[in-house]
Amino acid sequence: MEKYTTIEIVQENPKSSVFTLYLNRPRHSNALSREFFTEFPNALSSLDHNPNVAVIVLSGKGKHFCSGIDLKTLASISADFQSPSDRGRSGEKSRREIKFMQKAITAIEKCRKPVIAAVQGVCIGGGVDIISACDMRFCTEDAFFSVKEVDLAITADLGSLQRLPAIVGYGNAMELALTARKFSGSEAKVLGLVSKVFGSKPDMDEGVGAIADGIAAKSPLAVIGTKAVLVRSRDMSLSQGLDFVATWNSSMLLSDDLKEVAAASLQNRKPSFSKL
Ligand SMILES: CC/C=C\C=C\CC(=O)SCCNC(=O)CCNC(=O)[C@H](O)C(C)(C)COP(=O)(O)OP(=O)(O)OC[C@H]1O[C@@H](n2cnc3c(N)ncnc32)[C@H](O)[C@@H]1OP(=O)(O)O
Repeated sequence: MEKYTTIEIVQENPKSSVFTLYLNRPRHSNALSREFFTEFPNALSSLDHNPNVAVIVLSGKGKHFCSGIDLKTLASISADFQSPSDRGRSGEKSRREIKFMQKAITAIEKCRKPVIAAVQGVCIGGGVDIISACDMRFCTEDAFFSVKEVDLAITADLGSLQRLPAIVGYGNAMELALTARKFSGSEAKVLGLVSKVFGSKPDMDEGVGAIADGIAAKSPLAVIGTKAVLVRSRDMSLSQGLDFVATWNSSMLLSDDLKEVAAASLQNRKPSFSKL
């Protein structure tokens, strides 16, 4: 397993194809430093290419899931952007930096395998950007959330404003982003941001692990197809989405997984699929 400074990949159970990707700067409340934006997409890419991995759980080490952008990183980026001589070049450099950070978050959607966020404690700013790009979200009772950027005089630019409306609805996304107010795990459930609120972190780890194991036992082709079609369809018209899934399934329906499901059903056993 590769070594990272801001994250850690753990296979909690050697028999399971569920891997956990931890945000791993607990002494800094898992704030997102510049290194994170290089390491995170690299880690996701290595998990995506690893045939032993079926599902990824994204979790935070320590008390909090993620306290957003590291404030020291933010200060240094903002200082770097100030070019005394040429405001055009300085603006172009800022744009490149923002695109670089966006790419790291979008890597979650680009990963073929499902990424499930498990949130405890704080999830604010860049933390919301991250979970908005995840495929499913869960949290503990003590979790709280904030689309915090406006309070730092920033227009959120790493994906929350683009992804949240499809998750919580346009009106709720607008209200949360304009007020930056804190909201609880139970409100996140009512809004549809999370699928379930667990009483404690151990309960969440167990519950999310069971959900992830359930997905990992299914046909990997059907799972990656479902993610690819749902993610792409979000940004397409209905007819484009239907065309996309027809093209997708015109090759994927030829897989051995269909035959295995039929055989398993006739033999009254659980199906078993080969890795991707
Ligand atoms: C180009 C722009 C791209 C992206 C922009 C994204 C915008 C955002 O992400 S907005 C959100 C920014 N984050 C914050 O404003 C969080 C500030 N921190 C807090 O509010 C609190 O620390 C807390 C996260 C609520 C946690 O509180 P608590 O449980 O009481 O712990 P603390 O003692 O406060 O924190 C422990 C330790 O972590 C350090 N820390 C926390 N957050 C950050 C951070 N974002 N950046 C850097 N460091 C952080 C905190 O300073 C403490 O460190 P000590 O050394 O122990 O002081």
